Formats: sequence, C-alpha cells, structure tokens
Amino acid sequence: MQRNPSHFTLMDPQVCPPPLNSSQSVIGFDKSPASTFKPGHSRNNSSGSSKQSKQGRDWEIMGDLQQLEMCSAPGSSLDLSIPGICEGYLMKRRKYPLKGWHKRFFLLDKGILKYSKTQQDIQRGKLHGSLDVSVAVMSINKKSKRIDLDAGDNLYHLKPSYYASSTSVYQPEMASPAPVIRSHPGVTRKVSAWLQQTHDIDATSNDLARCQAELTELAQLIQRLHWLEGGLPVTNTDLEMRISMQNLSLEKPKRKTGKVFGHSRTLSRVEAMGGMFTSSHLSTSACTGLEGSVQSIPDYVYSQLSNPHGTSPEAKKLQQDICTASHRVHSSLTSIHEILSLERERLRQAWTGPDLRQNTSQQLATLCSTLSELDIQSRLTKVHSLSLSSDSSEESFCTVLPDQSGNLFQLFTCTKIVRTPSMNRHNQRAPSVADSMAEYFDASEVIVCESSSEAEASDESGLSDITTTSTSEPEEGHTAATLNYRASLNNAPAKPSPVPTDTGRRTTLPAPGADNSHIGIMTILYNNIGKDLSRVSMPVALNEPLSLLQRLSEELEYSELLDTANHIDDPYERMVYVAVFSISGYAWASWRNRYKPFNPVLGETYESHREDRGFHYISEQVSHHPPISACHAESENFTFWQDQRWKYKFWGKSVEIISSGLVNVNLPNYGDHYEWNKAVTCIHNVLSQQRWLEHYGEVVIRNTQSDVCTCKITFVKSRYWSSDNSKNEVQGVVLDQAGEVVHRFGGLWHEGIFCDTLSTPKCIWKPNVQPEDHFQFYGFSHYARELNELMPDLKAVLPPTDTRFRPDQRLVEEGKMTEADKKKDEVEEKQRERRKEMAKRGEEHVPRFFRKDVDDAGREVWLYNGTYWKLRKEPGFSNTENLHLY
Ligand SMILES: CC(C)CCC[C@@H](C)[C@H]1CC[C@H]2[C@@H]3CC=C4C[C@@H](O)CC[C@]4(C)[C@H]3CC[C@]12C
Repeated sequence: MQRNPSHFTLMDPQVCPPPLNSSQSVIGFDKSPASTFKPGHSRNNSSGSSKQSKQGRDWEIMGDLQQLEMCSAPGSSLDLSIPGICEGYLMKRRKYPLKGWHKRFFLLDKGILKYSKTQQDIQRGKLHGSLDVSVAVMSINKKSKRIDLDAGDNLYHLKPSYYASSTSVYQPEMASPAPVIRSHPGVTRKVSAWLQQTHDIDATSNDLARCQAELTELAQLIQRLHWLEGGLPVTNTDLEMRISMQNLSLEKPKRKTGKVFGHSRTLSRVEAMGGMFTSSHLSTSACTGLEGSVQSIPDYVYSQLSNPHGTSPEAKKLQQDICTASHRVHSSLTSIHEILSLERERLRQAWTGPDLRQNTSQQLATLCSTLSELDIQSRLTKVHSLSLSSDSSEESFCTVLPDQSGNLFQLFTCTKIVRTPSMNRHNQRAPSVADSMAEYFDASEVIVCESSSEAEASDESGLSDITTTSTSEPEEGHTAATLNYRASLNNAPAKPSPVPTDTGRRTTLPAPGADNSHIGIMTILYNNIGKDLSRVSMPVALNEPLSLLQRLSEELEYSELLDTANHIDDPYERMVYVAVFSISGYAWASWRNRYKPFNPVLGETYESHREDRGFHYISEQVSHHPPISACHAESENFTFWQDQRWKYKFWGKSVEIISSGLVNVNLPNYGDHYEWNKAVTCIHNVLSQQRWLEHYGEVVIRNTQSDVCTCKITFVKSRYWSSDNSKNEVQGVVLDQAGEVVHRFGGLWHEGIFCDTLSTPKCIWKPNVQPEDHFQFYGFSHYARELNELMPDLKAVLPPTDTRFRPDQRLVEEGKMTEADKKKDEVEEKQRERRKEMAKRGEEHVPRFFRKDVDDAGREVWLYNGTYWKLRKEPGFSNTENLHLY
C-alpha cells in the first residue's frame, strides 16, 4: 500500500514560485509534535502529475492540469485565453423542501457559478445562489456523473440534467468536457488589478521588443558592412581566438606606433600581416588616444568600423544607417528606463503608503496559511487516495482543488468509504480523510463517514430523511416570516429570567483560552495519514476545557421551558414550548467554533446537580466504538434523556455532523413522551479561521403517547449572500391530527423565538446575554463556565470517573498547555492499556449507570439504570469500587 506523499506535484517550479515548505507553511507554526510537517515531496515529478495512472480500480488522479497550462509556451496548442461563459441546465440536489433533484439553470462566468430556476431568471438577476468555484473543493464521481462543490460557505450537489430525468432537456454545452476554470481569488485579483493599472509596463515590453528588432537590424548592418569590406563575420570569440593564435597580448602596449590601420583592416588582413600585427594595433589612438588603456574587443571593432578613412559610399550609407539604428535603440532604452523609474516610484509610494503597510503583514499571514492549507489539503487528498489504492471497494470520486494561485485546478482523488457493518469494529482499511476528521473531532478510533454518493443512497432509501438534510434551501416565504419574527422579538419586553442569575458559582475561568489560530488542522491530518489516529495525540490547544458529556448537559441551559410546558394544559401550546426548548439547545453555536470538546474516555461520567434549576443530570461515555454518550436528567417537571452518536461528512471544506440518536422528554403532569431528531450541524470553512457553524434540516417532534399534535421545525440553510440577517433562521409549525397548522413560531436560534398564533402572541424564549469577555474565554456562556467548577463539597461526593477530575482538561482550564498536552497523552495511553487488558481477559466494558435497550421502533437505545444518585447517597462513591481512568 502506497502512502508516501513524496511524488506530489503542486506547481511547476519553473513557472511558479515553489509552494511554501514546512517551516514556511504556517506562520508561527506551533511546536507541538503533531504539527511538525514533513512533506518531503519532490516537485515536478511525473509520478504525481498529469493524468496520473489509475489508482485502484476506478481511481484516476489528474494532477497537473495547472502544469499543462502553465508550461504551455506561447504559440503552443493550449488555449490560454480567458474562458468564455459556460451555461446550461444541471440537476441540483436538495433535500428540503421538495427533496430530490431539481433542474436549475447554471452559469459559470469568471469562476463564479450562479444558478437560478431558468435562464431568464439569471438574466433578470434573480439568482437562487452563487458560488466561487476557485475557492471550492470539487469532488467528481465519474460513475454516477456527480459533482459536489464545497466552497466552505456553500455546498452544491450537482449532476447533468440528462442523467436525472427523461423529461429534462439535454444541454450539450454542459455535457461537453468541462472547461478548465481559471479564476481569480482575492490576492490574484488584487495583483491583476494592479497589473491592469500599469499600462506602461505593456508599453515597456513593446519598447523592448522594438529595441530587440532594432538591435537585430543593427547587427545585420554591421555584418553587411563587414562583408562589404571583404572580411569575415566578426564575433568576440572569433577575434579572441585569432588574437591568441597570433600570440597577441591584450595587455598594455609597450610602445606606441604612429601607424594607424584604417578601418578597412580586417582580421583577415591582420592575419595576413603575420608578425607585423602587434597588440598596439588594438589600441585605437584615433579613437581614444588613451595610451595606457586597453580597449575591449567590441570597442575595437566599433572603432574600426567608425573610422571614416577610405570608406566607400555604400559603406558610408551603412554607417549612417547604423548610427540611426543605434539612436533608435538608445531612445527606446531611455523610455524603458523612464517607465521603470516611474513604476518604481509608484511601487515605493504604495508600499510606504498607509494602506499597504498596515495590511501587508496581515494579508501575508492569511495568504501563507491559506496557501499552506491548500497545499496540505491537496497532498492529503492525494496521499489518501494512494493509501486506498489497494482497496477495491471505492468508487471513482475525484476531488478537484484550486491551486495556490487559484487560477487553475488540480484534480485529486477522494474516496467513497463504503459502510459495512464490520466497519464499526475491527476493520482493516487505512484511515481515510473523512475518518481523520472524525478522529480529529472526537479522538475516537473509527467513525463511519458517509461519502456523498452514500448519503444520496441513504437519502433515497428514506433513511435519515430528516437528519441528513444538507440542502434545506431557503424559501422566499422564510425570509419574510423571519423579518416579522425578528421585529416582534425586538419589540418584546425583556423578560426577567425565571432562574436566579446569581448562582453563587464562578463567573469566569481561571485562564483565558489559548490562541490556536496557528494550528493548521490539515497539517495534523496530513502528518497522521496511515497511522491509527487514536494513537495520535491532538494538540490540546484545540480543546476547550469541557468534555462532550458536559457539552450535552448544556442543552438543559433553558430547562425552564420544560418546567413551563409541564404546566400548560393545552397540548398544542405545550408542544410549542417543547419545540422551543429543542431549539434553545442550539444557541451556543454562534460563539463556539474555535475549540472542540474533550472526547470522554470510556467509562467517564459527568453529573450536574442544579438545585437552582431543579434537575439533576448524569451522563456516561458508554461506548468507544462507535463513540456514544448517554445522558439522563430528572426534575419534578420533566425527564430528559438522549444517547448521541454522530457521523461526519467531510466535503473538503466543511464538515457536517449528523447525530443519529433521538432526544426524549417526558412531562409527568400529562404523561407525554416527546421524541425528536437533531438538526445537522455544519462547520463551514473548517480548515480556516473563518470557521462558522450552522444548523439546518428539519426536526420533527412526536408525542409517542398521543397523536393529537406533531411539530415540524425547519432550521433554514443560510442564503448564498449570507448577510447576517439570513443566518440562523428557524421556523416551526404545530399541526393537529388532520395536518392543519395550529401554531406557528419562528425567529433565530441565536436570538430568540416568537409565537404569533397564541392568544397573546409572545416571545417564548431569548438566549441569555453572553458575558462581555466571552471571546477570551472559549465563547463560554455564564452557564458553560460553571460546568467544570470543582467545589470542595462536590469533590467529596463525586466518583473518580467524573470529568471534573480529568487532569488534562483541568490543566487546559488553568492555561497550562504544555503540561496539559503531556497529561492528555497519558490519559489516552491509559485508556488504550485498559482496553488491551480487557481484550486479553476476553472481557467487554459494561457501562455502570446505563443499560442498552431496544425501543418500540426497534432502535438500540441507552437508558439510565437508576443507580447513580442512589449510590452517590448510599454508600457514597468513596465507599464503592470505582474505575480509575485518569
Ligand atoms: C477545528 C475545531 C477546533 C473546530 C471546532 C469544532 C466544534 C465546533 C465541533 C467539534 C465536535 C462537535 C460536536 C460533536 C457532537 C455533537 C452532538 C450533536 O448531538 C450536536 C452537535 C455536537 C455538540 C457537535 C457540535 C460541534 C462540535 C463541538
């Protein structure tokens, strides 16, 4: 199996500046072991380039489109002109509303792909969306003729229209081989703008060309003159050779001869003169009279030529021509010089001017990290495809990446990971990029990651119909409604919080979050290709001081909504409150995109006993393969439980997190049992610092105890123009048995939800105000800051498996990153040893506080076994046998 990235060609060194090397790749690259980047690749090596040989069965790497382009000399058959407009119908996948493939008119112009329902719409400027292809990662599945375009902020799934439906019109222009797309992302655009302004440079090159022509003319004239005199062509070497043959010295002449040979004396004559010819003949007293200086050979020739003695009229004419030509050359060169001086001055002014000076270093830093990420990303994809080359189960997926300059594309293979039941356990394949992302996010060993084609298959099978919604496109109706909800929310009076705000707990963390912007995420993945990633320790600087178990408990931050619901007699209104509770659990996402939670080790627990809120919560990591966190909370007003497992889809720039466990709530006063799925969480631009999170898809809430009503909530995908107003929209309806809308509500999941169909329309929920210094402290809310606090009274009663005792997480909280890194390795190593030991004994880990069960629909669920709080009370964890995980 080939995993060596060494034959990777990213750019042609002859034409382009070479890509950054490891030490340059990321500005201020960190010193952590995981981030030492050793590409060791040789450039311009054919094995990684153009139309790469087949990798595996269906795999093909087309690595060097850009090279072809760049190397093509003027006049070669390759067309280097700016591509024209490319347009036509394509099928675009959408899952909500009207799930399926929809025919859309696409237009690709200057690297921007726009689409609309019809050509007329595009012409009228009525766009449905647009995407900058130059910044997108393109995956091509040759078999199913599918293209996925992931531009970080936008994700398109496309296929030619004639594949999708027989009724659709065949569009030859779209079916023809895809044109090589050249585009101009940010910097290139600026440079080209600069170049366009410098028209004079073009004039300079014209001048130069003219100069060259004149010089050629001059040379011809000289030669003609020479021949006219009956001589042979003269060159420096020629002359030198003859001089040396004559044993002539070019040194200072010893004596001065009064005799001056006329210009018609040629070297052939010199030769003929034999010993008579001395070095003094090279001293042209007629020209310089400088006895002591030795002329250069061209000077000599020139002086000979310019000697007017005994010239024929024809020779005279030639001399004149030579002079005129020389003058022309001189004036051309003068004007070139002037232009260059002017340009130099312009550049100097621009450089010393405030604009550029201020921005340059920042721009450079961004540019460098973008370049390095692209570089690494491309290599990673390539290496990844190589690592899978012996696996025959992949389909032909081809990833097209923009190169550094953004002008051209490089094609690499990506993979389809076929999901087989055996994959959940001991599978033998090499880790994939997708897995790597999964591993990276939760440091687990194997997570199933769907490829796009598989996602489609699962779509079509109706499986995860709701949860895999990745293209819940915004509707015009949504916008108008959201505007109204927003206005209502703004007008709604600020409600005093029903839970006491002063909890007596800490309001800040011991230390601010470490800056991790220098950590190249792709670099980490790249460095660990081919390794078992569970054995690779991720730099702890990427972690926030909370574990996923604690993170899940954050979904109860607005538990008062359930308290209220448990006292509402009207089932429809009750449903509204349950729905808004489910939305409130997503509010954290607008502030938390820079760090990842700690992945709990198997058997890790976390309790949250909130007397102020009237509930107690317990959670446990019940499975490591696949990672499953189970939790359970109880209060007099509700019971809340869920077991979450998630899959990742890595599209090249964004990661979609698809949770598969259901969330459950019981309201004891009415005997209700609500259950609902989770929306998809998407981390856009995951590899860069412009990362942002979005939730989208449809969530359906059912009451398993009564079919009086159901609720549908839509997390609307942001629009392509992505103004802040169109982000984070959410809207829902409560439907009665007949499917009639009883209530409507909506708003933004980070700003609040308004319901206008209640007898008194009202704002149901607004998130708590974020602390002012939240950016400094991991984006944590007041609530999140309290989660890892270890008060002395708690310390005495907690089991040693509680997350609060995790030493690495505690060190991160204290800002001691180096120690934390070391401790994290130890904790992970301990977990591996425990696993090995158990395997040796043939034992399987049995969770302590949860048991596996099967629900009415036949799904595997993890339910609380009711022992935690009892044991905690009697005999107390200090008197029980506990696991010692850290
Ligand atoms: C590059 C890194 C540092 C970016 C940050 C990644 C963050 C945003 C990712 C990493 C792990 C992710 C979490 C993994 C699992 C779940 C459970 C699911 O039911 C809701 C989403 C949630 C809670 C995810 C939210 C986003 C998350 C926290």
